[in-house]
Amino acid sequence: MSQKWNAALLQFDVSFGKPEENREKVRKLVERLAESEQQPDVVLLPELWDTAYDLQRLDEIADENGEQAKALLSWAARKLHSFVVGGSIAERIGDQVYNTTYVFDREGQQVGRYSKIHLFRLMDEEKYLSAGEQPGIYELDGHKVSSVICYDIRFPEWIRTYSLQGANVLFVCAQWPHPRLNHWRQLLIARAIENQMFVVACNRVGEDVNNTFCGHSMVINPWGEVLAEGLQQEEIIFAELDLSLAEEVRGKIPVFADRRPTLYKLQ
Ligand SMILES: O=C(O)CCC(=O)C(=O)O
Repeated sequence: MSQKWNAALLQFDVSFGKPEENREKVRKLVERLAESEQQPDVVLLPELWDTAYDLQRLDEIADENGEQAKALLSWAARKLHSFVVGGSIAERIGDQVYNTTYVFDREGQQVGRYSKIHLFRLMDEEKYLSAGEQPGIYELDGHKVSSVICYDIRFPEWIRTYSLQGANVLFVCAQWPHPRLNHWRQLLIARAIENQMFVVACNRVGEDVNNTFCGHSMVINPWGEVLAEGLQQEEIIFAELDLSLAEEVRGKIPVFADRRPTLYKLQ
């Protein structure tokens, strides 16, 4: 089991309500990555990279059972021989639409699925989307890793359940807008420090009628150090994760052993 992973974060602008155009963009980015000298072990995309926040047209444009996205992400995993944590897409199941992440192994087999559990009222998500109920925890290369979506990072108690189950990496996909870049950065760094885990977070850039998105995708180690950070432009951000560091940091400051859960009345 490899202890070192190269992560590649695809930070790009998502066209509003144009899933076919966005899928084509992802296809081209993956081809570019395959031709580059970089050999990623894991690739991450932003939130709702197929439809963007065109929530009012989801009836028309949401991906039926996520089939189109799954085919593309599985192809990407095989092409790059890399794990793919596929950002998220608008997935229709029956008459419900979810904001959903799919995860693929290096052979292109789906190994996980997570639907955003905290819907973001500031962008009307609760009017158009259904919330997930299950955690996003996966086994990749023998490592336990996890994922959440955007607004979920404001809920430390949810992410704590992941680190308590042994996850040492948290993938975050987002469409995080200004003026809250400061929140994005600080929340991600805090989640890494308090859970002593890697945080690998991919945001989009560009704008829609209501928002300008911040970019600043980030990779943070379990000590809270920023290993890589994007600007507010389209780019692929690379970072190397030495996965043994989580155990080392947990050994230095025994936060998990020192918890007093019987005193934490969360209800
Ligand atoms: O929490 C925030 O400030 C942004 C969240 C968000 O944009 C989202 O969940 O899509």
